[in-house]
Amino acid sequence: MTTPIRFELIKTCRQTGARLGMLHTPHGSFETPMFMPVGTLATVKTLAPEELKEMGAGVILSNTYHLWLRPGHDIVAEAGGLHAFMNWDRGILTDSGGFQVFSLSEFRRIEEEGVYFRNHLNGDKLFLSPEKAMEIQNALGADIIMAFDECPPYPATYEYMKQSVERTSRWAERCLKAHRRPKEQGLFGIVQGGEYEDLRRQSARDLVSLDFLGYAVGGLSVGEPKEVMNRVLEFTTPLLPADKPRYLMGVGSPDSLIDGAIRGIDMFDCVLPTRIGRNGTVMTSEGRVVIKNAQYARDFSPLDPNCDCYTCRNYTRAYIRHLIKCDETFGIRLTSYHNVYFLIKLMEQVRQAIREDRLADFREEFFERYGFNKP
Ligand SMILES: CNc1nc2cc3nc[nH]c(=O)c3cc2[nH]1
Ligand SMILES: [Zn+2]
Repeated sequence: MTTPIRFELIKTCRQTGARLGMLHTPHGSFETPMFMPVGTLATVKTLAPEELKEMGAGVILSNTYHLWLRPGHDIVAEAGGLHAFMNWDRGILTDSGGFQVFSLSEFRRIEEEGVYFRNHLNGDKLFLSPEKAMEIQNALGADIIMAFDECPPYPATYEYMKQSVERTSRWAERCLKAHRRPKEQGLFGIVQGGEYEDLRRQSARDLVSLDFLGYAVGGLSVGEPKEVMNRVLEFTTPLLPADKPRYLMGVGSPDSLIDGAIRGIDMFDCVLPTRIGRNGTVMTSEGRVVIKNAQYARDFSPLDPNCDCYTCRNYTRAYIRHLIKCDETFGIRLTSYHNVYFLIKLMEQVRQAIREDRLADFREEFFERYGFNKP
């Protein structure tokens, strides 16, 4: 059967084991490791598709739960699917909704058949299941869709995690059965198990036996310390097939992207760049800059002296600080543009370091300059 998603392993970094790959999708082929900007409601907030393209964005995310509520997956389907609806002709990945249910809705009840919860906008009773999550994602038409899973809170007891992993594996099988467009949309499984190595092994074994087109490491970036995330990755990614893409959900900050790539991750997504951009915080090659700080009032240098993005080539810290202080929309466009550009370019540097077998050296240099090594 023709598969809509194919991962091509190009080379492995001799210094770290990180992978350089190519992700082939129905909407183009994109190098990995890659950062995927998040466009929850079918827009990467404040940025136009042309701007995302000029930065080099390949795959962007949208959220099943949010689009189900607004405008409704039926309207997106009538528009011809997400690509047509949002005028984006490269790759799209949709999350399955489980995480949003757990992170947005207090009242929820998890049963074998699915999750009962409240609409976070109006309190209406809602129900999501593996079958419903597949129906919505098949209607939205993303190139990569995610199995419906439970992302347990951190920390969770071993007992809770074990029964959650077993139910997520049963739900994964139901997703495979309910998937109506396997030739056009690649379905990825999501490995759970928290920080428990034997449960991660059990989850990976269950999902790999179901032969998904790609595998996500879920249940992370939920408040656990970075050391826990790194340890979980160290014993989880080797359990996943080397010829399939590995996706670390909800990550992340520059250090986590580099450390995740070193541990064998190919795909990342995070709201960080646009979320912190909206409150005037930017990531630069010399660490974070909170542009509202008075020290930038007369600083006529660019946000990042080592960045060649549209924002850094044309505007100063003083001007952007002024816009953010005055709540001028153009201000958050400039900070969001730079932050997304920064992470996309960071992954370009990571890929180049893998080509040159020096990702550990690059990590050292980047951490030093960004200030991650400061005690
Ligand atoms: C921002 N952190 C974060 N975003 C996530 C999304 C997820 N979706 C499905 N399943 C997950 O386990 C999962 C974990 C996540 N962590
Ligand atoms: Zn810039």
